[in-house]
Amino acid sequence: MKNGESSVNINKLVNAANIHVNLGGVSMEMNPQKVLDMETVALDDTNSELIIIDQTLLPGETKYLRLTSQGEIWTAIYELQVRGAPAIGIAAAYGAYLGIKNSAAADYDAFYAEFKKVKDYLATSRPTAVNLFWALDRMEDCVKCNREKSIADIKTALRKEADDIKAEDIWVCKSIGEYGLTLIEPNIGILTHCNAGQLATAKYGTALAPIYLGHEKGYKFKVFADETRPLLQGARLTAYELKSAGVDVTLICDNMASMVMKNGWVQAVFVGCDRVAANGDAANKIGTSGVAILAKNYGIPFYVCAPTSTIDMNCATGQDIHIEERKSEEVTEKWYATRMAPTDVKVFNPAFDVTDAPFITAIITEYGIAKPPYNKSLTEIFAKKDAAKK
Ligand SMILES: CSC[C@H]1O[C@H](OP(=O)(O)O)[C@H](O)[C@@H]1O
Repeated sequence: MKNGESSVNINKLVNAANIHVNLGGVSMEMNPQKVLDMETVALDDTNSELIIIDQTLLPGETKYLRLTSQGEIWTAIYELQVRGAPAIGIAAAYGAYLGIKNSAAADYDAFYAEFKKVKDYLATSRPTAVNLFWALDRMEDCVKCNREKSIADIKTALRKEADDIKAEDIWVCKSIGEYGLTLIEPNIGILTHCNAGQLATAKYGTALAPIYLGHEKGYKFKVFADETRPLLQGARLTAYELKSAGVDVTLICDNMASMVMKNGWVQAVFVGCDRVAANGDAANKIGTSGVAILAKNYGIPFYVCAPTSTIDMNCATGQDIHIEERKSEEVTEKWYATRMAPTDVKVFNPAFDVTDAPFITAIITEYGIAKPPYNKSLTEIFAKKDAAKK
């Protein structure tokens, strides 16, 4: 196999047109039908490479990266080459598998110790999205549950666990979409912030799932996508996803959200999340809490779309959520040929903020819709999940 060539069937990953696909030097012209048809994260056919779309280059270039080392996977998560709570969890699960699949450990204890090192390293990549830790814990549980098996069989079980995490995410997102549709009329105006779409998950997204499923039913939503400074996931990813799917999307600057709401163009807000506390406080991309306060002011329902894998019942309130702070260059010079701020200016660059529960109309999960008081309703959601798993 030549350098940069991979056994990955690129056509399986990308059903795209006019997209320059560069797979480690192997470039092809593809035809993008929809971003919805792309795979955000996939293990290649040889079980040795994690294939991701480098989301820092979208929408200008679709480049698939082949990640083999723990360092590459850690960096891909930290640099947001793969991002979005569910997608981060899936990438970490496959990363844990790839990190241990070549272990030469002679016994379980040595294997487990080696696994823990891989898990603990990947867990340092980003602090806020609970899916990273939830997925890694599931992989550790898989090792523990199979301790009586051979090392080879444990490795096989880990590969299957990562596949299951990815496959479940597809069902979870579709279920969130279906519940979300029960809350809205067709053909309404919807505002969203950041990207909680296909590119943040295995498929459909969370906040965009109701939009995609409604679009499939012929609904004519008018979506307003906040650009979402400083990393512009709304402009670069959400507007790109929805436009490629044929959804009516209008890109706005973050400071325009109040005006579109005041004009009566928005009847619902849907956002994703990275960690929801037991009382319903929800951490999501920076700027989300401001959108929620605006929505409350204009009497517009504000919905958080939350897989149960993103709800942390061990976190009592939003005060307990670790908010990631990122490098200042993302604010001062990330997207412009010339720096757009004085050198050495102080910068505060929190990646997320917490929307307090009173500003959240409902939390939409794959097991139903939680309404205030959230400590009670989220507990009921998990009871429903536990019952479904039996
Ligand atoms: C479906 S989770 C999407 C969630 O994750 C994003 O953060 P990041 O792009 O930094 O990983 C953002 O908060 C989205 O709402």
